[in-house]
Amino acid sequence: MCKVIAIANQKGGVGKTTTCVNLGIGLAREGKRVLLIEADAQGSMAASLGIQEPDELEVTLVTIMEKVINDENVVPNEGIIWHDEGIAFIPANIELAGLETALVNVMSREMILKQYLDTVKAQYDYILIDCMPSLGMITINALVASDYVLIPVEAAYLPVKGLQQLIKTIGRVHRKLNPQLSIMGILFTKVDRRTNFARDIAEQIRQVYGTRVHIFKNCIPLSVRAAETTAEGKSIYLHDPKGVVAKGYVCLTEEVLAHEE
Ligand SMILES: Nc1ncnc2c1ncn2[C@@H]1O[C@H](COP(=O)(O)OP(=O)(O)OP(=O)(O)O)[C@@H](O)[C@H]1O
Ligand SMILES: [Mg+2]
Repeated sequence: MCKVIAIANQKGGVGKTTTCVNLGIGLAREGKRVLLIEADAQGSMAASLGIQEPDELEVTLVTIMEKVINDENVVPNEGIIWHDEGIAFIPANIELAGLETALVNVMSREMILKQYLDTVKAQYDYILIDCMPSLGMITINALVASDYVLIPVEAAYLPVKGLQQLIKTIGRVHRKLNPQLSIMGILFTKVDRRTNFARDIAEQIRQVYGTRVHIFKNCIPLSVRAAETTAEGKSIYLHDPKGVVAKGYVCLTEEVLAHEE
């Protein structure tokens, strides 16, 4: 059965997009059928997958969501782009910001993305949703459409307050809109292995949440190699196959594959 995973944290720049792309391609390298959805008006996922000017794209997630809102049929494979590392993706661009505002007046506005994903789920083993750095209506749509949330946390500062707000929002979506939803885990990203920040923060999170929130065993190290991939349109597995970040995402992929419901 298809697992839908939202990659979310309202804090910006924590590695959501990098994780979405490299976990997605990691899963595809293990033979899984993977669709990545960009739920972010910045278009950074599209850019990291090789689209030079996301804002010039004519068909994006917005086209699809608007069709769902207007009860029009989405043509099979409409808006889906194939990346040569074996994944399918639906990009987004600046127009998504306009749609977010327009959703206010839409009936069942939290369910639009879910309604679409329910029609394509059968074709994939994993659908990963790259969320934007906010907890607005598009992120709520992503949480309503998902089975799990993966939370990247940058291990360089104390994130507990922001995390509380995110975990509260996930709890509310779980109670009111999507009883299926659970937190798959917190992933530490950009970990500078010369410091103990990751260990200290993990300890803090454990003190607040105990065993209720899983922390992935494997962390993603800080490396300029990860930052370089964004400009290249390919994954870390091709850009720096022997590096620590590629190794980090291979281990994360294994943990996600091993995850039981
Ligand atoms: N492990 C890493 N080491 C060093 N730099 C990284 C690492 N992972 C991501 N980066 C860089 O950090 C920046 C932010 O990463 P990314 O875009 O994945 O974060 P994000 O959470 O999606 O941001 P936003 O909230 O804006 O969507 C990018 O420039 C990216 O290349
Ligand atoms: Mg991003």
